[in-house]
Amino acid sequence: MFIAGKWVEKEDVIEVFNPQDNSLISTVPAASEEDMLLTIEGAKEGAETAASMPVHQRISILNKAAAYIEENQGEYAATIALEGSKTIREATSEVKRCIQTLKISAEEARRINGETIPFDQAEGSEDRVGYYYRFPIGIVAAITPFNDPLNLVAHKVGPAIASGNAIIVKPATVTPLSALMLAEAFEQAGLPPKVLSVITGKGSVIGDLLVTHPAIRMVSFTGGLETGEEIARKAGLKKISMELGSNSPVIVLNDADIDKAVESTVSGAFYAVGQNCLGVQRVYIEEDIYERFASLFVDRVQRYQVGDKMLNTTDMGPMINEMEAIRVERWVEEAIAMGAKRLVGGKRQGAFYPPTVLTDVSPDSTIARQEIFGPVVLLYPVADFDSAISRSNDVNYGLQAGIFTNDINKAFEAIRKMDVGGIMINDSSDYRIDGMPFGGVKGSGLGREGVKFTIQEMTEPKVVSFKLAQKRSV
Ligand SMILES: NC(=O)c1ccc[n+]([C@@H]2O[C@H](COP(=O)([O-])OP(=O)(O)OC[C@H]3O[C@@H](n4cnc5c(N)ncnc54)[C@H](O)[C@@H]3O)[C@@H](O)[C@H]2O)c1
Ligand SMILES: O=C[C@H](O)CS(=O)(=O)O
Repeated sequence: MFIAGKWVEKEDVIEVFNPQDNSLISTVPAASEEDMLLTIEGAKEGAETAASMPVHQRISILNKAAAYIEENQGEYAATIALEGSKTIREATSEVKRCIQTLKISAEEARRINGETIPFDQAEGSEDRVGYYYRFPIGIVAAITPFNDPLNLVAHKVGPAIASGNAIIVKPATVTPLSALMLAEAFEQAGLPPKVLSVITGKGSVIGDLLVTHPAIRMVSFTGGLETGEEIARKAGLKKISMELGSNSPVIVLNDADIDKAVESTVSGAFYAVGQNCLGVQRVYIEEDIYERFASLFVDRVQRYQVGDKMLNTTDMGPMINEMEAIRVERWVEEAIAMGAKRLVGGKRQGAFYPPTVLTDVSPDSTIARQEIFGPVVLLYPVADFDSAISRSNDVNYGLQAGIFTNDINKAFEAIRKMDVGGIMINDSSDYRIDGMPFGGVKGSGLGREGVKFTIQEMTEPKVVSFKLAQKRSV
């Protein structure tokens, strides 16, 4: 782990396994509370250093880190694929997204502006001039999930450095290697010591100290709803950013381009083995095209290549571990016991769970109400547009949604009525670029990421007023 400006090894380690065959890839230190205290003390110095870095230096470091990753993108992609459950193709895409995230962070570093304030809008303040500017909050605690182990860390580290903050990253216990490689890129780029720390360990062991320490001014969390709620309760009076779970719906109306709708929703459902916060979980299809859609959908899923995640021809590899695959298997079996039909699927093999399509799923089943975060999608025929919208909204999540239609009025009605943080017209919910505002409502989180928006969260306005010796004449 990279803490307080040094690479630290420890006897007490956490083993990092390849989910595909349970082979040991590497070990990382299991940080103790003492290590966390040392890291936070170092970050105090790092915060002073970060805040005093001129913007041109921040820009240079961010671009150099992006360039380093670009030069070594094969290794970065292989690490994501090996420690996680993405295919090498998906991992390569994530590396390219990370490079973009850092380059956008460099661009946004020069746009952290304030404004002059016309104090004389208030009687009695005719003798004042001034402005407000945005200042860095100090130390950010970043806690990140397993499924995008590089780019979602970059989405916190890039904006933190761009805005002059120090940041302590606690990556997912099962996929820490990519975050450590991000620290390597910043070390190579010349980031001063103690601005960035990556501390490896179990969230349940070192997480509480990190989120509750008074020196931590913001907790930037990406992960599951339950963990997010626990952290929010413990964090106390400090900024929190919560990028949480989802249960994303897609609506397909009878005027849609059905072939595009099938291709997009299949990809959206099974990308990253469905371990994707934007993954398509529910598809509501107007009744008169339902049979045709379901038939084309099943056919496309049956052509999905499941296998060795390191092969370029593979569409889908294993889940992150066998426990998660067993959970998904249990939820599917419960839905079937409650009357659901399995149109496509099969038996679990270790951490491999086949792409599965269910219909007639009871809305009261776990798999319909909770976040699947696995390779399962539910198809529902609906009588009309209104019921599609009301059923789409009827869960405790609201990250992103999709709707396929050529009716502009229905598109705008969906934009108004769907209770989400993002809606994609003629695309599935699984769409994001790194510069757009990103986040959700209800159980999907608090606040927005997306570089410029993260910078806003990681800075505060400070008002400056000059009281003049005499009233201004103009
Ligand atoms: N909205 C988004 O942008 C987004 C993006 C990716 C993933 N996610 C969500 O993340 C979840 C999957 O990721 P996961 O399984 O890694 O999530 P998780 O909640 O299990 O873990 C997330 C992080 O929290 C840490 N953690 C766990 N308990 C903790 C505690 N008590 N204190 C401090 N830290 C603790 C973990 O070690 C990990 O680093 C899904 O719900 C998915 O929707 C959301
Ligand atoms: O898992 C959720 C991710 O934030 C989606 S993306 O990889 O950033 O598009």
